Amino acid sequence: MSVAISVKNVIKKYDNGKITIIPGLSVDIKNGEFFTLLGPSGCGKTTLLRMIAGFNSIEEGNILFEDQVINDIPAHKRNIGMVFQNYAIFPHLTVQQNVEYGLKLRKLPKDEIQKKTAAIMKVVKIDNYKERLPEKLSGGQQQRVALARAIVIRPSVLLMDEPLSNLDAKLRVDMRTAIRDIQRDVGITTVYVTHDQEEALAISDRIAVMKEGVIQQVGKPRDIYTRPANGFVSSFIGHSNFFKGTIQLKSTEKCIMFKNGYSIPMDNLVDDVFDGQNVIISVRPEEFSIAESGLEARISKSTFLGQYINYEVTFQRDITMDESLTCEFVQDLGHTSKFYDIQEKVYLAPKRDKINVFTDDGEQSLIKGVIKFG
Ligand SMILES: Nc1ncnc2c1ncn2[C@@H]1O[C@H](COP(=O)(O)OP(=O)(O)OP(=O)(O)O)[C@@H](O)[C@H]1O
Repeated sequence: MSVAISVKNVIKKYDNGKITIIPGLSVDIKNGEFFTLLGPSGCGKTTLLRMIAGFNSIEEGNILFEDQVINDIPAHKRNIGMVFQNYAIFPHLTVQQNVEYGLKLRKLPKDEIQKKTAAIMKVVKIDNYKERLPEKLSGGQQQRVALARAIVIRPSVLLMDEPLSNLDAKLRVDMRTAIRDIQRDVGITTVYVTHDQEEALAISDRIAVMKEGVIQQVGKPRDIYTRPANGFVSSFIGHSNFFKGTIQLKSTEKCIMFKNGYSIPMDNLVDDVFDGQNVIISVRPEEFSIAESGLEARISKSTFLGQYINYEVTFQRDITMDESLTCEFVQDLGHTSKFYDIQEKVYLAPKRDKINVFTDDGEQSLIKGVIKFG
């Protein structure tokens, strides 16, 4: 797949250069892909999106569309479509007039405007209320109008900034599926900003996880979830339980040892680990099994969720990174009918090929290769 947008070492500063928000960021976005910028509030997602759109200056570096540097091309000449969280549709124009607005600006022939508008209203499923004014539409319908208006001009890039955040939970889920389907139908390269990790996982071809203006990892949703590049990504995407561990190279079997003596054999010895090295072991809630031996824990809370039971447990002091010492595990009721009582003792064994091992330093980087991915 060819590259549609190339961001090369861009730097963004505010307040006359006093505050650096993006300290030098590079990423390639491929043609036709649904690419999401994901990260906590204030990490610079909107700032980067606005640089791509042409609403923010670029202090250093380049942004290219295909092979063309667009740094100095004004927003209205970049051939982009934009959708924001507050819809930004004209209140005094009907649905149809809103959608055809961009085509009229471009002075297309009347019959072409009609044809294109009708086609896109059908794709976005707003053709039934084309004569209505926005005030008579629900939030979801208004967002569909905004989407239709953005894509009817056939932009080469569609930029969306938290487009679903004003909708209620159920509508958000429906609309994200609709957006995904429409984007696939139309095939526009899309850059999507959200701080909602579930939305990002559900909707994206690839995700860039950002923290403090720096991309921590770029990858497919599944890869980011199963092999997060560092502790931040592991805790930001989904839930992770963090345990203290050490690398043991002197015993007969090279292993990663938990603080209670439970150990997981290593698949490979990699260059950058040493005997006695402290590490952080991360385990997803659904990646524990109840076993004869493992990490001793007591059930402290159980929440019945239909197909699953979510248990909170308290581990022995000092084996987890978390001060509160409680972790979660999920029991799939499709595979068991056993229920655990509050205060009951269990042994939890992490599924060995699903754990991730991170360095115990400020970076908390994934130590690659010690555990093979199952
Ligand atoms: N015009 C501006 N002048 C000064 N600082 C700004 C300006 N715009 C944004 N910032 C700061 O830059 C940082 C990044 O803001 P940005 O809106 O890009 O974050 P975000 O990741 O999109 O967050 P959110 O999810 O809350 O929208 C924030 O600390 C914000 O206060």
